[in-house]
Amino acid sequence: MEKDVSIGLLGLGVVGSGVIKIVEDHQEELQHQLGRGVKVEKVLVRDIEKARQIEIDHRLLTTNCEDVLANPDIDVVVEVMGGVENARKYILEALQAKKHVVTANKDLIALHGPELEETARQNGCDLFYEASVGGGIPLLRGLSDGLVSDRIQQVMGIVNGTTNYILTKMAKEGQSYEDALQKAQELGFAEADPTADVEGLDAARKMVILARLSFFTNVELEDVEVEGISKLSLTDIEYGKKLDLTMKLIGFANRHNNQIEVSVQPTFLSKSHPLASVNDEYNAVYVNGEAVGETMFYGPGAGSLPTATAVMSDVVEAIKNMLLGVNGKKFVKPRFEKELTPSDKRFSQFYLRLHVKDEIGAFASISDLFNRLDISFERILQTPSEKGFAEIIVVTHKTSLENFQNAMKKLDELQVIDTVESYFRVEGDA
Ligand SMILES: NC(=O)C1=CN([C@@H]2O[C@H](COP(=O)(O)OP(=O)(O)OC[C@H]3O[C@@H](n4cnc5c(N)ncnc54)[C@H](OP(=O)(O)O)[C@@H]3O)[C@@H](O)[C@H]2O)C=CC1
Ligand SMILES: N[C@@H](CC=O)C(=O)O
Repeated sequence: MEKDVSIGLLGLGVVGSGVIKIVEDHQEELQHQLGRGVKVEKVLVRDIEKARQIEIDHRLLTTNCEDVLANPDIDVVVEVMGGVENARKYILEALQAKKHVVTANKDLIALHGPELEETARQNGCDLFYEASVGGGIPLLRGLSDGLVSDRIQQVMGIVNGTTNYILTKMAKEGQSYEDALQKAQELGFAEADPTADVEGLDAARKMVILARLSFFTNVELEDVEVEGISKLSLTDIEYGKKLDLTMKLIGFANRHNNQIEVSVQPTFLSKSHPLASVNDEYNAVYVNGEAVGETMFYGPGAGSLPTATAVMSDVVEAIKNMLLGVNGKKFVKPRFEKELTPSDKRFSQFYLRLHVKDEIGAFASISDLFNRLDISFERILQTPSEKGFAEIIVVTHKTSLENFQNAMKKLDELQVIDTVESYFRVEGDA
């Protein structure tokens, strides 16, 4: 009987508890795959006395990181504590001590991925982070193994479970933004500070990771245009329904002739778009490759056991590599200089809601202005005038972002417009 492989955990929250549960409940599967068991040797926490979601032998818990990082029995360190600075320090220490590292920490990988990968390479160690994007969906492995021979042109998807949960509850059950967010926190989907979820930063970090893996370019967080959902109004969601459009927070990573665009923005999808029916905490990511065509990855994007499944898939890969003696070989090697797509080469449809003073005169002025800029309307909604004010909602045909932004500047000069209430990107059928 071979000796069990020992792993050490940094963190025992939502994801860490899931890892413990899978190690306990799926020992037969692990034995079958590896020819030996996996055992948890030590777990770093902040507070040993805290009530836990799982039962655990308290002798495994420690508040001293060296009990994991300098423990000679531990071969694989699993970082599921979150945050950036401590996590970075501990992972560097683990790699320098020749331990393989698995992390679910997208904040850290988006900010310091290249540095950590280089340290892992120099030390002949694996550094895997499947759980950092798409929760339980085997997405990174899909890109880096399954589609490895292809040239990826577009990655577009729902990569944040919390915001998708909130938008689903608002649209389908009329729940308020605040109630839906609170429930997402209770269910363990949201980050410790949910601002990162609702302001789109969590999705932006994931898009950085996806863009690096897909385009072999050193995309940084500051290259991503980010807008979250915290200022969305139910009014737009309701108008969207009338126009057969569904609101989702979408991450885009597009490549045109080696220029790339990476963004995260609330987007109206036509009802027939496959991403429009992805609900609750589920994530789905479209990947369009030159040879493979369109593929879609779908599954639970957050939560204890789904995320822990992705973590454990990395643990198993690191152990298999150990048994074969081939750790430290799998990294993202940048190939292309980064060049961002200018706004005159970025095309989409747009939804625009305006509060106007004089319904009839306003519509004539708006359509005249848009016509002059060569922007035509696909759909128009007008609400009846109330106390001299009305709302006009239009969905444009495809136009460049530059052209649309010009139109927005010029709209401000029209006397008949009271306020530009909102505008969003619109994506039609996939
Ligand atoms: N929740 C989810 O669905 C998903 C989470 N992730 C990522 O996984 C990671 C973990 O998330 P999650 O499990 O939700 O986080 P939690 O907040 O639930 O758990 C964090 C754990 O780490 C411990 N911890 C935090 N900081 C320290 C520190 N400085 N020293 C020692 N222990 C520390 C905490 O200890 P104590 O319990 O004592 O307070 C806690 O056990 C994050 O990077 C997150 O972004 C990725 C995908 C999905
Ligand atoms: N807060 C994140 C958790 C997983 O990455 C999300 O909601 O997607």
